[in-house]
Amino acid sequence: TCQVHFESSNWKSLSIKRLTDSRLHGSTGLRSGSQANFFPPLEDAMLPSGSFNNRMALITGGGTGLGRAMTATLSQLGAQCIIASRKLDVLQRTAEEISSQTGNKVHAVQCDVRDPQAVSQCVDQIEALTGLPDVIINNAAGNFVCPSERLSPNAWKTITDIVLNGTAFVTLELGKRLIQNQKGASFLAITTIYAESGSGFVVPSASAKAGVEALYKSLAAEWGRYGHRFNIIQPGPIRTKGAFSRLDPTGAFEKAMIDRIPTGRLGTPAEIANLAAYVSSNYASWMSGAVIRFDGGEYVSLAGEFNELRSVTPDQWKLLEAMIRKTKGS
Ligand SMILES: CCCCCCCCC/C=C/C=C/C(=O)SCCNC(=O)CCNC(=O)[C@H](O)C(C)(C)COP(=O)(O)OP(=O)(O)OC[C@H]1O[C@@H](n2cnc3c(N)ncnc32)[C@H](O)[C@@H]1OP(=O)(O)O
Ligand SMILES: NC(=O)C1=CN([C@@H]2O[C@H](COP(=O)(O)OP(=O)(O)OC[C@H]3O[C@@H](n4cnc5c(N)ncnc54)[C@H](OP(=O)(O)O)[C@@H]3O)[C@@H](O)[C@H]2O)C=CC1
Repeated sequence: TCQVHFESSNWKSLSIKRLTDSRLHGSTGLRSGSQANFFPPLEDAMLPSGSFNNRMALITGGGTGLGRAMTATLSQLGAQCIIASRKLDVLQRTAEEISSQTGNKVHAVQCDVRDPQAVSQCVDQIEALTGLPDVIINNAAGNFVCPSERLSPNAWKTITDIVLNGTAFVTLELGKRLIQNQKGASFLAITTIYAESGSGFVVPSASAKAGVEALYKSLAAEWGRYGHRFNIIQPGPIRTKGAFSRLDPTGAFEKAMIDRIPTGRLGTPAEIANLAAYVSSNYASWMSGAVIRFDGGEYVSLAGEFNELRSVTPDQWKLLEAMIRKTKGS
C-alpha cells in the first residue's frame, strides 16, 4: 500500500503503478480508521426478493462502477434492466455477467448521452426491447481533477455535456414519452456531496452536478401530476476505477480522505446500490424531491470549523479547560 501522505509528499516518489493495484477492483478501502469496525458494510440486497418483479429499469453508465452495482441489485430483486453508455463491449460483458447470476435479462444499449439524437434512438430501442421503464437512474458521468486555469473550453463542455445535458436529455426524452403513455416512473440522479458546497479542482463537475440537482428538484415539483418521482443521491467516496483513476491518480490523497470520514472508511458499491434500490422502489413511493447525502459523515466533517479538535487528547483537554475556566471577563 502507498505510504505517501500529501503533506509530506515527495511527488517524485509517487508511483502510478498503484493504479493497477487490485485494490481498485475491491469494494472496500484497505485503509480505514479503527472506528470503521463499528460500521461494517453489509453487501446483501436489503429489499425483499421480488421487489422489482415486472419492473423495467434503465441505468445510464450501468456497465461499470456504481451503475454496475445498482444494476446487479435491481436485477437480483427481479427487475429487467437496460444499461446504456458509450462502450458497447463493456456493457455487453456486464449484462451477460449479471444476467447469468440473477437469471433476469439485462439489455445493453449503446448511447452517448451528450447527443440528443442518440438518446432518442436509445429510447426507441428501449421501447422495442422492454417498453418504457418504470425506474430511471441517471448515473453516467465524466470528471477529472484539474486546476481551473488549465481547463480548455472543450474540457468544460465535455464534462458539463455528459453530466448536466446528458441527464437532461435522458430525463426529458423519457419523461415526454412516459407522459404521453400516462405511465408513472421513479427518476433518480446520482450527484455528489460537492454539488452542494462547490469544490475547487473539479469545477465543471461541481457546476454540472449542481445543475442536475436543480433539474431534479424542479421536476419533482412539476411532474408529480404525471406520476413521476425525482430524487437525488449524493455519494461520498466509493472506490471505483472510473472515479479514483481520475480524481486521485497517484493515491496520495486517500489517507487524508479516510481520516476525515467519521465512520472511518470508504463506502461500498453494494451499499449505494441498496439505497438506490430503496429510493427507486414502491417502498419509497412517498419520497420525491429528496436529496440524500450518503457519505459516512464526510460532508459535515469537512464543514465544521472546530472538527479538527478531534485530535486533542484527554490530557490536553484538561489543560484547555483549565485555561478557559480561568478566564474572567472579556
Ligand atoms: C482528493 C481525493 C479524491 C479521491 C476520490 C474522492 C471521490 C469523492 C467524490 C467523487 C465524485 C465523483 C464524481 C464523478 O463523476 S467520478 C466519474 C468518473 N468517470 C469518468 O469520468 C468516466 C468517463 N470519463 C471519460 O470518458 C473521460 O475521462 C472524459 C475526459 C470525461 C471524456 O472523454 P472524451 O469524450 O473522450 O474526451 P477527451 O476528448 O479525452 O477530452 C475532452 C476535452 O477534455 C480535456 N481533458 C481530458 N482530460 C483532461 C485532464 N485530465 N485535464 C485537463 N483536460 C482534460 C481534453 O484535452 C479535451 O479538451 P481539448 O484538448 O481542448 O479538446
Ligand atoms: N465513485 C465515487 O466515489 C463517486 C461517484 N459519484 C458518481 O457516481 C456515478 C458513477 O461513478 P463511478 O461508478 O464512480 O464511475 P464510472 O466511471 O465507473 O462510471 C461512469 C459511467 O458513465 C458512463 N459514461 C461516461 N460518459 C458517458 C457518455 N457520454 N454517455 C453515456 N455514458 C457515459 C461510463 O461508461 P462509458 O465509458 O461506456 O460511456 C461509465 O460507465 C457518477 O455519476 C459519479 O459522478 C459521485 C460521488 C462519488
